[in-house]
Amino acid sequence: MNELFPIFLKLDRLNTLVVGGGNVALEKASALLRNSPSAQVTMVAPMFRPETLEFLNEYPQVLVCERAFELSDLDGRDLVVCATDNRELHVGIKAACVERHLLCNVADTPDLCDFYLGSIVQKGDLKIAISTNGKSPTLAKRIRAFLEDVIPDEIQEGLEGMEAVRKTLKGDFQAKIKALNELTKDLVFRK
Ligand SMILES: C[C@@]1(CC(=O)O)C2=NC(=C\c3[nH]c(c(CCC(=O)O)c3CC(=O)O)Cc3[nH]c(c(CC(=O)O)c3CCC(=O)O)/C=C3\N/C(=C\2)[C@@H](CCC(=O)O)[C@]3(C)CC(=O)O)/[C@H]1CCC(=O)O
Ligand SMILES: NC(=O)c1ccc[n+]([C@@H]2O[C@H](COP(=O)([O-])OP(=O)(O)OC[C@H]3O[C@@H](n4cnc5c(N)ncnc54)[C@H](O)[C@@H]3O)[C@@H](O)[C@H]2O)c1
Repeated sequence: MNELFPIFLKLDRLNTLVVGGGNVALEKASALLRNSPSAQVTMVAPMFRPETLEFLNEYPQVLVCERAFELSDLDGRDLVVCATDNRELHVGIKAACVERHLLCNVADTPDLCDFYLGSIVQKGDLKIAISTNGKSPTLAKRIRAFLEDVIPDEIQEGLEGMEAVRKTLKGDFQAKIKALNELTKDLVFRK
């Protein structure tokens, strides 16, 4: 059984630290920023690869610190993602996060993670997060591609229509639920 609890975070209101500036850091920063383009992110590393810096050009709010990690980098953070090539550093940061009650993801290292990044399907306002419980990120990626393919782009029109109807519905809560269930009966799985 997959016991992970999925939530959808408002990263523009949180303060996220990414430790590292190389390939894996780019992967994780891009997962954060493609999903949440206004995410408040700070990245710290003595070396940033050109690809990472080029990607970050699109996100001027991201703070880039070109130096080694310091414990004070954890001050004021809500989330921490470690993505360096130094396992001992990751173990130390994880311990410091535990002391501070900070949630920490150590890229590609399940035993040090408080949370995993998911594989994300996006169609307009619809977002689906996939987890394989860490069993196979590659299979998660395949399932993402499959869902991206089968979910029609028109789903956004359906969502917008439902939002409009939802705002106009009067009556008690149960009556609203009944009306909304009726309206959506054929929306997703048309036969
Ligand atoms: C979903 C996604 C999100 C993201 O990172 O954005 C993600 N990994 C992605 C891709 C990917 N990662 C890896 C490969 C190479 C092939 C392979 O190993 O399969 C590929 C595929 C590729 O790149 O093509 C390597 C890898 N990853 C982990 C380990 C360690 C281990 O398993 O022990 C190793 C071995 C490292 C090594 O060999 O040393 C661990 C984790 N990776 C997770 C998330 C978490 C579990 C998610 C879940 O429950 O499925 C977890 C537990 C922690 C975390 O990192 O958060 C993203 C898909 C994006 C998309 O949709 O395209
Ligand atoms: N690249 C991949 O796709 C991949 C796949 C599997 C495993 N790995 C493993 O993941 C690790 C990272 O790989 P990578 O390709 O991102 O490496 P990389 O060389 O591109 O990046 C390493 C980053 O860690 C930073 N770093 C080192 N010490 C630091 C410190 N004290 N404080 C802050 N940052 C520090 C470096 O400045 C650099 O930005 C490696 O151990 C690698 O073997 C990578």
